[in-house]
Amino acid sequence: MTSVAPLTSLHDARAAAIALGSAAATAVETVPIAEAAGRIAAEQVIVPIALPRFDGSAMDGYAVRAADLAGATADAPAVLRLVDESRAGHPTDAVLGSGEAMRISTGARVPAGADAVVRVEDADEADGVVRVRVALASGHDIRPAGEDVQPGEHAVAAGDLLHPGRIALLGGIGVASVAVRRPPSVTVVATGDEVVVAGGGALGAGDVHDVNGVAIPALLRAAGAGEVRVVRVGDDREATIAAFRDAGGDLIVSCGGVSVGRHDHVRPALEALGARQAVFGVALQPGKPTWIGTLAGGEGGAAEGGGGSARPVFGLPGNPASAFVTAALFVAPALRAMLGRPPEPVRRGRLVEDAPRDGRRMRALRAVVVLGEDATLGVRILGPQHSHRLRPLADGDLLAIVPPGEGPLPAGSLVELVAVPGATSLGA
Ligand SMILES: Nc1nc2c(c(=O)[nH]1)N[C@H]1C(S)=C(S)[C@@H](COP(=O)(O)OP(=O)(O)OC[C@H]3O[C@@H](n4cnc5c(N)ncnc54)[C@H](O)[C@@H]3O)O[C@H]1N2
Ligand code: MOO
Repeated sequence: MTSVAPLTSLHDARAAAIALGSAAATAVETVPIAEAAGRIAAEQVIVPIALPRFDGSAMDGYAVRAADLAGATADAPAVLRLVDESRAGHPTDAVLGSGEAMRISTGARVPAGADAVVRVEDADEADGVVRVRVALASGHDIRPAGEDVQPGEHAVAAGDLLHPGRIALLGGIGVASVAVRRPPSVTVVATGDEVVVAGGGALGAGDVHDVNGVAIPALLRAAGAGEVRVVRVGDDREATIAAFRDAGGDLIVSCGGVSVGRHDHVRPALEALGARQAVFGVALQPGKPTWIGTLAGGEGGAAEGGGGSARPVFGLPGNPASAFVTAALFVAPALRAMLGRPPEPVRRGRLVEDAPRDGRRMRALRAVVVLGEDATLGVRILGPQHSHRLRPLADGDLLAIVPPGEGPLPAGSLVELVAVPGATSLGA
């Protein structure tokens, strides 16, 4: 960068990305609960009914009065008269009297008058008589009504990921459909004359296989993007302008061509199209020449009216590690915001080895969680980490944020950790 403009801090650049994402939140749509897994709830859902709905049996056996079993043992069983049956889905209106037992199945409503359930294994039934070999406390093997959830509690909050466990709760409380955010669609513009798609023929002398055009869509999908279209464009001003002008979707991400070289056309192209710049240049390694802003157009956007809404644009540096890291640090939080999700919570880990530092820029280092001393979880930085290297991307699954300073940051220091979407250490 020849620009003398001061670099934006990582914190401020992330805040700008999140603000642009929030302003471009996607529309709310309603989907059947059976299709809602993996979507993001757009509205809070309140629990309408108590669960369990009724006092029910936790076991197959006999509904009884606990007082009738006082002192019962295998040698001196309590002898009860068998009356009626309560089956799951077929409750009885009969009231259990003193000295009586009623067959009951798991999930069946406990009849009035009963206050415990004896498991079949603890009783013998013959000729209309049930002999119970155990004494039980009142409430034994009964699931009380309302012990799980109560009306008025929240089931899910706006912004919650509808993972299978939340689908379970929504199913149980009888929710048929749920309001979710439409996943943002993305156009990825991958630049560079030298970039050749794998399978697209032999590489020329100075060519490289396309990394960003496959890795960035993968990362963005894992971060919640919907349809991701990839457009490849050579180092040509007019072609770059056309690629941005024609880019559909709610969000645009370019990779490469954003620096200060004679063949870097991303910023001039965005300028020619009237894009608004929020950030150019971040005090970050890798990722210094990152451009963040907005471009009018597209079919989606905040009001979902299309045509003219300001869509977030991220001009990521072309070096594969730089594109990857900046996608995780800036684009993923913007996507979260577009989906109405709160920012990821700040998490920290303790370095198990010294970490390299930069004198002036924050570093975002590819790292893994490892077992440290005393079997506590620690963070190990993978090295060496130049911006063209793919090995640390392949072996790492989170980013460790290391502030600038002289000399290495010593082992034992706490560092902020940022999840890499799709990798498992810190979850999504
Ligand atoms: N004079 C200066 N030169 C550079 C500066 C600077 O400040 N002054 N910054 C450097 C930094 S830091 C970075 S990062 C890069 C970013 O440059 P660009 O975003 O313009 O990226 P390109 O020049 O297009 O490509 C850089 C590098 O990445 C490879 N690349 C690009 N796209 C792909 C792809 N899809 N798959 C695989 N590899 C790709 C490309 O071949 C280059 O090797 O600028 C520095 N220069
Ligand atoms: O900032 Mo660049 O992203 O170092 O390689």
